[in-house]
Amino acid sequence: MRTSNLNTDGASAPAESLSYLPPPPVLLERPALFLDMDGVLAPLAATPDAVVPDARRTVVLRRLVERLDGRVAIISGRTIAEIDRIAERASASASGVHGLERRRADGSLDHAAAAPAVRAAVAAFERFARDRPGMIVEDKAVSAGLHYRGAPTEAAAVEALAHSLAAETGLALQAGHLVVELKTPGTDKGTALNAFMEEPPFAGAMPVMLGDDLTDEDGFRAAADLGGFGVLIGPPRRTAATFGLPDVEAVLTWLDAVEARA
Ligand SMILES: O=P(O)(O)OC[C@H]1O[C@H](O[C@H]2O[C@H](CO)[C@@H](O)[C@H](O)[C@H]2O)[C@H](O)[C@@H](O)[C@@H]1O
Repeated sequence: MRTSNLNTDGASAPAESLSYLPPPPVLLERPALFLDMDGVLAPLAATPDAVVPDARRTVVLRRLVERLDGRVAIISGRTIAEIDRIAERASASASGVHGLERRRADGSLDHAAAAPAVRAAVAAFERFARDRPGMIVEDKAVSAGLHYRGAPTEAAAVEALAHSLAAETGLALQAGHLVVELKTPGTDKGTALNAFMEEPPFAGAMPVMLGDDLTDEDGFRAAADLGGFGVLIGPPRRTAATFGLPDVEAVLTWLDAVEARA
C-alpha cells in the first residue's frame, strides 16, 4: 500500500510533479490515532494565542476517544498545557514540544529536562525580535521558538540566526510554519508515537499519524514502520505519508466517519 511521495532511498520526484495523495480509508482495523494540532485539528492563525477551543473539534475528539477505548493522542509542537487549552483536555494522551513532554492515558507524565542552552536561545531570540515588529518569541522551557508570520521578510535572517545558534549551543533546530525552534535534543514526534505504542491502550493497534508540518514526517515514518500509515494534511509535498486530506474541515469529517464505523 505504498503511495507516498517520498522514496525511502532518498531519491524524490521534483516538487512540481507531486500530486495529491488519496484520502485515507474510514474503515480501519483497531486503529490508534495520533493527531497533530496546528494545521490539522486547528486552522493556522496569525499568532499562537489566536487558536482557541472549538466546540465541534472538542465533541469529535471526545467521541473518538470513547469509541476507540482511549487510542487517541494529540502529538504537537505546543506544550501539553497549550494542547489542553485548545482541545479542552478532550484527549488524556498527549505529547508536547515535539516529544519532549508526554502524558499517558492514566495521567502520568514524562518530561525531558531542559537543556540549559534553551535560556540563551530565548535571550538571543528576544534581542533579535526587539527591533523587528511582528516577531513573537515563544518560551516553552525545553524549547525556544521564534515566530516570523508577522514579519515574513525576515525569513532569511531568522534562518541564519537559528542555524548559527544551533551550531553554537548544540540545541536541535526544528523549522515549522513561519517559525524556527531550538529545542532540547533527544526526541521527535516519531519517538513520542513509538512510546505510546509500547503501552496500553495503544499497544497492538495500527498507528495512523495525521500531520501537516515537517516535524510530522517523523511520526509518518514511525507509523509506517509499525504497520500503519501517515496522512498528510494540506498541499502535496515530498512526504513519507501514504494518504492525504486537504484541510482541517476534511480532517474533522474523516475523524467523524472513522468514529461512526469503529
Ligand atoms: O505540531 P503542531 O501542533 O502543528 O504545532 C506546531 C507549532 O504550532 C504553533 O505555531 C504554528 O501555529 C500558529 C497558530 O496557527 C501560527 O501562528 C504559527 O505561525 C505556526 O508556526 C505553536 O505556536 C508552536 O509552538 C508549535 O511548535
